[in-house]
Amino acid sequence: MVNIGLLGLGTVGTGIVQIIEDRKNYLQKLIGTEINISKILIRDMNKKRRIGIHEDKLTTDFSEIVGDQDIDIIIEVMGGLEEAYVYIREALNRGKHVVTANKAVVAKHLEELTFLAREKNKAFLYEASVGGGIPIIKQLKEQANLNNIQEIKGILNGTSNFLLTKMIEEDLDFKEALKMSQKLGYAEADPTDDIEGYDTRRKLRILTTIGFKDRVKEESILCQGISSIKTIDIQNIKSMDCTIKLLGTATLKDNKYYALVEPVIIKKNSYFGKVDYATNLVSFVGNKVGELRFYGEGAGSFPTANAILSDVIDIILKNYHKNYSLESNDLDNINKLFQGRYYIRTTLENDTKDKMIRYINEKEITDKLITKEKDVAFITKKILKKEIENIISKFNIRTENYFIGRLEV
Ligand SMILES: NC(=O)C1=CN([C@@H]2O[C@H](COP(=O)(O)OP(=O)(O)OC[C@H]3O[C@@H](n4cnc5c(N)ncnc54)[C@H](OP(=O)(O)O)[C@@H]3O)[C@@H](O)[C@H]2O)C=CC1
Ligand SMILES: N[C@@H](CC=O)C(=O)O
Repeated sequence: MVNIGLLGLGTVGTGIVQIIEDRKNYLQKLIGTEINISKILIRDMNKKRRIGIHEDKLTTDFSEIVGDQDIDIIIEVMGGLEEAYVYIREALNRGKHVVTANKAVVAKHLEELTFLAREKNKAFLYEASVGGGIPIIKQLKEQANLNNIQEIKGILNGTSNFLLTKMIEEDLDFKEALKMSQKLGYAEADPTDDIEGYDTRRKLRILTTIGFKDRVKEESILCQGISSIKTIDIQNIKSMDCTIKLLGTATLKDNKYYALVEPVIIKKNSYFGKVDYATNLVSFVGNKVGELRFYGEGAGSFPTANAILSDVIDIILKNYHKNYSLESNDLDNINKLFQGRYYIRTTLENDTKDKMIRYINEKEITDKLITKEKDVAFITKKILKKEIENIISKFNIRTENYFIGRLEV
């Protein structure tokens, strides 16, 4: 019997218990032994659970799990940063394999935890931390051994994609759509991470570190979210026969790379434009294999639990990558030089609005201006992203009073 200590019994933890229950007999035949969740860490003993669990299995004391000699694998699906990190580190130190869905922890401590696991000859696997149910990490590790990875691109956050799709396709308002995604279990405990792009940035940091073989830090990725998008933006985007997606994009050429998270306006019938609701699409380009695309449910109970259990089975069957590179190749980050055509909408009082219009006309930044009462929207020529920051700071525009999307059309 393989005993598992499960940290967390929320959206993902519950899915894990259910899949193991559903597939019990099949898995037993496949791996020749039973997978048993022997203990589960939770916060609140009195909480009503979606599934029936024997009370004896539940604990609020992590030491009961990590100190249990019979537990071989610890699955961390409790979320948060500090406590989860401390528990994962302790589990590895005590000789347990660890599987996690926690992108916050993986993004912050990927190298340290991977090297600790190697030192202890244990696995530290995190397939579920990027792309929910999509098997991307394993593939990328494999392909990065055979290829120079030149580009990684993805719709990597289910919540924001769900939100944008609801706004575009069903004319729903931002707050309403966010509530729905929280109810469906896609959003993080604090949805700021989803809508401000931080979750996408963490996932891109993980993918680029593996793919580009460099320690790409979260701070090296420019990040802009979707929280200030308004109905007027949706109308403008639709009038261009386009849709909008929060994309993470990184390209590497001659040891120089860009890495950005930003809303991108694309044609509805393009490959990324067709990815709707909580689905994710991740693509990467290798110099030998060309472009590979991975599409599927990017969040939610079963898809994420599925990715966790793929890692668990790989551990049991000793079928996981141990020696993929996490080197530091000292690549140059050239985000400052990034150029693009941008859609910019500002909502300003008349005085500032007029001054800004004069400024962008003088500087010949735009050839298309759309004004509607306080809202001024324009499409820039190809400019440095930095120039947009200059406009925002020159006119002291508050975060909630502008929205920016890059055009990829
Ligand atoms: N939801 C999704 O679609 C996806 C989530 N993830 C990641 O998976 C992880 C879990 O997400 P999700 O299942 O949605 O989270 P939930 O908030 O639904 O569940 C968290 C669970 O962990 C328990 N928990 C939280 N903090 C503690 C603590 N300090 N001590 C003991 N138990 C604790 C909670 O206990 P209690 O029930 O008693 O409150 C709860 O059972 C996160 O890292 C998330 O980023 C990754 C991909 C997709
Ligand atoms: N909140 C995340 C959950 C999965 O990683 C998302 O919406 O993608």
